[in-house]
Amino acid sequence: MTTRLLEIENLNVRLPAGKAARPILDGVSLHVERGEAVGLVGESGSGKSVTCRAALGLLPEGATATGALRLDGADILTMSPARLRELRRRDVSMIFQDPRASINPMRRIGDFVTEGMRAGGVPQKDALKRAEELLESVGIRAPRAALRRYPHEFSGGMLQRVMIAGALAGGPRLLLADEPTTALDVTTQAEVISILTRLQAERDMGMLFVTHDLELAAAICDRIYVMYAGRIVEAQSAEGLFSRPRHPYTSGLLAATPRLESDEPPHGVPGRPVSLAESPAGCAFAARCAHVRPGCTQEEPVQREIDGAQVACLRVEELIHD
Ligand SMILES: Nc1ncnc2c1ncn2[C@@H]1O[C@H](COP(=O)(O)OP(=O)(O)OP(=O)(O)O)[C@@H](O)[C@H]1O
Repeated sequence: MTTRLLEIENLNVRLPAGKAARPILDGVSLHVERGEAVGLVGESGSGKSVTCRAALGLLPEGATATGALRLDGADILTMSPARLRELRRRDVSMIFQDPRASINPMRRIGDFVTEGMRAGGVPQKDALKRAEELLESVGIRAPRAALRRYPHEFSGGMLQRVMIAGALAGGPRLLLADEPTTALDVTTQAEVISILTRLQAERDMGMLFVTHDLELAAAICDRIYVMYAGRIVEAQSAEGLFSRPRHPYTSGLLAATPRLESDEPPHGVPGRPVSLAESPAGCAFAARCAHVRPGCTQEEPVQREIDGAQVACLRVEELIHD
């Protein structure tokens, strides 16, 4: 049996302490194979970041988790702190939305990119040489001089390239990208996406790409998971999801995406997203769903397979024939 690169199985996360006690994730299962780009899509607060960070062994403060989170078969939730540090240095890397918030402004770029390599025992000279190559691979001009520069000397887009170089330094097998282009302007966004997808393919890395933009996810990912209120509501191939969305929430997200070729304004998903803690009995999406029936507010939908898609909607079979 071959083991999966990343496998999350029935992950439940809750904040147990005092007034803040509440569930955040409920039964999240997903996987990423070697060399595969997988999207995790949903509105704000649906639990995308918490899921993604859990794959690095990072949970919100005080949170407890049940279920399993395995990288190449090794369970991240029960790993020793030393093994977890090694995992973050070598096997799994993460890039975040705002590069300026996740880099120390007082340290030179070279120190940032070489940090993990030096911690892993690579001599300074070799680490700097490698850092120069990494900066070159993300399209930073004059990479040797760039090593001596400080973060404020770079634009947001260039700094995000530096973050990607830093994330690749340990030669990770899995890259976690949490809205890596949301803070950038459209042109820069496209450049950063093309660098990311090129390097992901060249290095045969698995990538979990978190975004609220379903169209972007469909353009760069092989498969997509859609999250709503701390649960996965639909999972299928990017192509299938885009042409045959099965869950009413996914259809709503697609309709919400502005289209260049259309003069019509996007409809959006009506109503406000709820968090898992606020979600009522039955289907968490029921209050916003155009296809809601009385049963939807009583019975919680479980995931079922429909034409190669996993869908958590009680009415999915009927809706296909509507
Ligand atoms: N460190 C934390 N402490 C307490 N609650 C948290 C923490 N991080 C996330 N949460 C809660 O968990 C839920 C899911 O948050 P998460 O950040 O994963 O959503 P998201 O889908 O990534 O949204 P966004 O697109 O806004 O980042 C939210 O209700 C949020 O308030």
